[in-house]
Amino acid sequence: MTLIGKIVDGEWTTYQRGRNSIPAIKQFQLALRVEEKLSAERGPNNILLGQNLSDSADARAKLAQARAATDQSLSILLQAMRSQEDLWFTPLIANVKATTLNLALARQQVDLLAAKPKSERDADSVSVSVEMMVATVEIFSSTIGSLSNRVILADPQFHDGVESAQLSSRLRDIAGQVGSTFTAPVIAKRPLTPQEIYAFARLTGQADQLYSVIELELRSYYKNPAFKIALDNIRTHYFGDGVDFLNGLFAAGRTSGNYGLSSGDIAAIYVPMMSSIPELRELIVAELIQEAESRNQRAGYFLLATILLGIVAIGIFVMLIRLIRQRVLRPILDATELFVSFANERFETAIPEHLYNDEIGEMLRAIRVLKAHSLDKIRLEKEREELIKRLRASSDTDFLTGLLNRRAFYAQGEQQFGITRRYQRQMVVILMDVDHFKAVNDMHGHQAGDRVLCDVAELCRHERRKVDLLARYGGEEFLLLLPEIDLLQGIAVAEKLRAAIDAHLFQLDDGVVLKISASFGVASFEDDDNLESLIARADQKLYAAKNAGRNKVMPARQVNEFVVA
Ligand SMILES: Nc1nc2c(ncn2[C@@H]2O[C@H](COP(=O)(O)OP(=O)(O)OP(=O)(O)O)[C@@H](O)[C@H]2O)c(=O)[nH]1
Repeated sequence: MTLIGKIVDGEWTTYQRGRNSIPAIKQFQLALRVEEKLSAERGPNNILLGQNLSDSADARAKLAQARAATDQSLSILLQAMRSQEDLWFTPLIANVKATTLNLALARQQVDLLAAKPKSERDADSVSVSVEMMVATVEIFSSTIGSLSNRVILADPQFHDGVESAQLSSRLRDIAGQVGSTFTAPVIAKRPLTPQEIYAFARLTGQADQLYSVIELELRSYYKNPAFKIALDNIRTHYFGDGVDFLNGLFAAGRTSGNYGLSSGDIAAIYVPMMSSIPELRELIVAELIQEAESRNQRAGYFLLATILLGIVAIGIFVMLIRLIRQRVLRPILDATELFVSFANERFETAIPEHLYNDEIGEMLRAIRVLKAHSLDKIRLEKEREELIKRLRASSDTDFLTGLLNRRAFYAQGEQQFGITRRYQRQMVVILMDVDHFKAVNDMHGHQAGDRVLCDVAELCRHERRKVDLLARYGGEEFLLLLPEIDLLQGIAVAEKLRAAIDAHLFQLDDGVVLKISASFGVASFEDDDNLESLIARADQKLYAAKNAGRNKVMPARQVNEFVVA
């Protein structure tokens, strides 16, 4: 995203540069035209100052034309700068105004001289009028400099073109100044002064230098044949014919001062020889505008293409993110949730279907296998627990009656007994034995005996409370441990059970109905008892009950001489 942003930003900057550089080049062009007009105005000035008052009408008309052209170019430039409404132009507008003011003063000087008869126009005054015009161009040069910088700032690639256009304009001005060197001497028909000789040498030297720099700056433009032609024209018409003409004047100025030509003649011959210079300048500027426009257009296309590509790239990126979310992240999150659910033994969450045969699909298949294994494992664990429970129950239980066996009775009875002793509570033990059971076996078979034992166990179960422990103590012997009751209550329980067995009709498989009885020994907890001693006392009383004739309840202590049955 950042990369796309940077690329679009770069293209936008290039596009903006192009947009800014086109008006900047056009303003620069307007300023160059002003400079050309300012330089060109010196020609008609020189012609007029070389004319007699009587035949100067034509020269005046030409000067008025040149001045109008200068004024028009200045006003077009001012208008262009003002229309920008940009404070950056404020000093430039001020400079144009200063140029205009100076130009007015220079023109005033020319007009003053031109109003005098030719014989009264002294050479110094003519030189001053030429210098004032030259100074006007100098003043204006800062506007050209600023506008050229503006173009280069807008797009540094235009540096060489801008500089060569500026130098061409300067070359035109210098060439004009070389010609103007002869205005005063020609009008006065005198040889050149040492200052004029020096000025001529200096200015022609400058013109040579400027031209070689222009050629260098324009090397990247050589591929355009129009440039080659324009440069050749300058070399032929200006540096060839023009310089030859100047050298002829200079030779006359160094010797006789007899130039054989008026200043008007000189201007008429020399000015066309310079015209190839502004032609080159216009060509350069036109090329700059064309280049800026095509570059701007290209930048616009690039910008558009970059934005479109950026949108496509963002679209692809978003689609990829969504695809990754949908095909990778979402399944991984789902898988994580599934793992958490499985870890908490919640298996109801459905495993999502994955449409693709990829790594995520593999993972979901593995989760499905894991779920099946986990469910199997849990089922096996449950079965195992169930089995353990059943095994424990069977090891604690008498296989025939389902009551506690003797071992289990002691394990649980010790616990119960411990509580009774610790908290000094009450407890009763009833030991019961079926009377003459051997006879049942003997008469009806062992299976019938088993049946009787099961019925007796059921009757005991019926009588006991939840807290009571009931166990098969031996073959036909049953034991009841009754917490929280006293001896009297225990006797009542035993009696109730005795009566129930006595009243019960034992139905055998072969249809025989039996009546049997049982004898009971009852003992209650005493301070120095342990479980064995308590049971032993109940056993003694059972023995006593047997001896007393069976089907009896015999308590360990005398309870108001209570003997039951
Ligand atoms: N059917 C059956 N008989 C058993 C079982 N356990 C012990 N017996 C029998 O129970 C009988 C107990 O007989 P005895 O100890 O002589 O006592 P009794 O016949 O009940 O006589 P008294 O106790 O004196 O009234 C024996 O014949 C044992 O074989 C059993 O699980 N099933």
